[in-house]
Amino acid sequence: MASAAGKTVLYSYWRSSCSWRVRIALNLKEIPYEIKPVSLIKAGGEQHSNEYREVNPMEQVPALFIDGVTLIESNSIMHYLEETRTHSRPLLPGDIVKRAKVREICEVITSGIQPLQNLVVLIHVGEEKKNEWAKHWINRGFRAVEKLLGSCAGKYCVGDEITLADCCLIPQVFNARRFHVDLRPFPIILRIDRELETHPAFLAAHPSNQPDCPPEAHK
Ligand SMILES: O=C(O)/C=C\C(=O)CC(=O)CC(=O)O
Repeated sequence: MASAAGKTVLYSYWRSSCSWRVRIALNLKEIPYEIKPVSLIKAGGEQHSNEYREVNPMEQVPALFIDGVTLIESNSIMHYLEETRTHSRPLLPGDIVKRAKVREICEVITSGIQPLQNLVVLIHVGEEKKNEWAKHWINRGFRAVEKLLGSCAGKYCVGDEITLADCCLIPQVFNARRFHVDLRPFPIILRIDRELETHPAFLAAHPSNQPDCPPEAHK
């Protein structure tokens, strides 16, 4: 759908897993968008500026300007894309139980894992403890995700079609590696990650392919 209300703009940070989820969904839905980088680290974080607080009062990325409105929170943004772009590839299954399973995995990751290892939390936990802290919560959450996937995964998280659950899982696997989580106890998670690492929509959304990725962080 061409937006009469101007270009679609994603406020994003290259290695923010929440921005990354939305980039994948936009790519899968083939929605053209511009990236407006928000540095979470420059000068204490551009997300805390007065200007950006007007965009997102939570002072976080992502935010998406689309169809003349600004939306925040990756889950609600992804659902908006799904509900408005009905002619492009569906990211929720038709089957009601499978839909519930997709939402379950999304929520475990977006409420039960990522917020515990988010930048504001790690700053609060402190430099000395932050890596151990992030590792602990990702490990705990991944044990649940692996168990859930045991009964609903096919080629991807839920069955054989890519869904919003995959948009959430892949960025979280990147964070797990960043905090040196041993992924060997999670063979289903690892298999899905391998399956999707070369998918064009996932590849284009990868942190190392973002305009604000620092040169030293390129793969
Ligand atoms: O160290 C930095 O570069 C700053 C921030 C991030 O990576 C993003 C996060 O806060 C965690 C996340 O997206 O899960």
